[in-house]
Amino acid sequence: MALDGKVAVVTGAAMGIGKAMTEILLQNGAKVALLDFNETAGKSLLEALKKQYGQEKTLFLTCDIESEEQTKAALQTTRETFGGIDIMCNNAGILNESTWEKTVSINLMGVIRGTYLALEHMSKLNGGQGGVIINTASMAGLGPLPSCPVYTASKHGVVGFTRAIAAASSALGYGIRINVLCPGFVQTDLFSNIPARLGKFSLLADATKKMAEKMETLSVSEVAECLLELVVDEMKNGEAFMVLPKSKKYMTFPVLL
Ligand SMILES: NC(=O)c1ccc[n+]([C@@H]2O[C@H](COP(=O)([O-])OP(=O)(O)OC[C@H]3O[C@@H](n4cnc5c(N)ncnc54)[C@H](O)[C@@H]3O)[C@@H](O)[C@H]2O)c1
Ligand SMILES: CCCCC[C@H](O)/C=C/C=C\C=C\C=C\[C@@H](O)[C@@H](O)CCCC(=O)O
Repeated sequence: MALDGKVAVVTGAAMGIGKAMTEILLQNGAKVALLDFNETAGKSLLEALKKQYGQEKTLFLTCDIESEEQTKAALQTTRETFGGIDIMCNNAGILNESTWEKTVSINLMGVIRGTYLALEHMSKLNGGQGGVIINTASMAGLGPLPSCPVYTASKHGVVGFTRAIAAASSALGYGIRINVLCPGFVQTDLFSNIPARLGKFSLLADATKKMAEKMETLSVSEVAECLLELVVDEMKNGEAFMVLPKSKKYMTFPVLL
């Protein structure tokens, strides 16, 4: 997929990985709607991006992806402003084992919501043009992180959901490729104040930090480059793309039948 003139939506776009995703999509010619519930950070980033890429390439919409109404409205506004949606990046997520229901609500239910609402706009069965959806999971979506079992569950859910809906899209002819990004540790706000985020598992913070030192941390730009690979490669559907500082790997999964 060439990105010139394409329209992308990025959730959790105001900071971290989502901000880097937004920037690489703009650098490659796409228009981008930034969705985030942090209005201050979002509006500040929007002003900077408008200066760098022009007034017509970006849009910021305050949106909590836990809200069906807000997410639905944000996608509708994006379509009305830019003429359609070609790329949906369901990236917003949190890490907090104390507020575990919210972790599931945002990380898994928010990704499902963003995927289903994007399908309504993009599916060829609905008169759409097709396109690509990229969901952000984590390496914790491929293997357990003992210090954050609910975060692990939410990310395993994102991997499983993405692989299943990608197969459904192919079988039903949606014309939409759907893939999942599984980064290792990335230097962002989410990966700070770790003990406070682990709740009853905070005693495992040191073990996790040691794991992160061993695995080394990624920059947000490295993750964004892998997002771009999944967006532009028309052959990629149903892929789980594991990204580490020194290796990138398309995961294979056991065939059960
Ligand atoms: N940082 C890491 O080590 C790492 C590794 C692998 C995967 N991830 C995943 O990458 C994604 C982005 O994380 P990050 O590290 O950039 O975190 P971050 O905290 O730096 O940025 C997350 C962004 O999402 C927004 N957000 C959170 N909840 C939201 C909601 N309900 N509605 C709208 N916006 C919301 C925040 O305001 C923030 O701008 C998350 O899904 C995270 O689980 C992070
Ligand atoms: C507390 C920080 C959480 C950061 C979350 C973010 O999504 C980053 C995740 C990065 C790496 C996850 C690694 C998961 C590894 C598992 O596959 C497994 O190998 C861990 C085994 C742990 C152990 O028993 O030593």
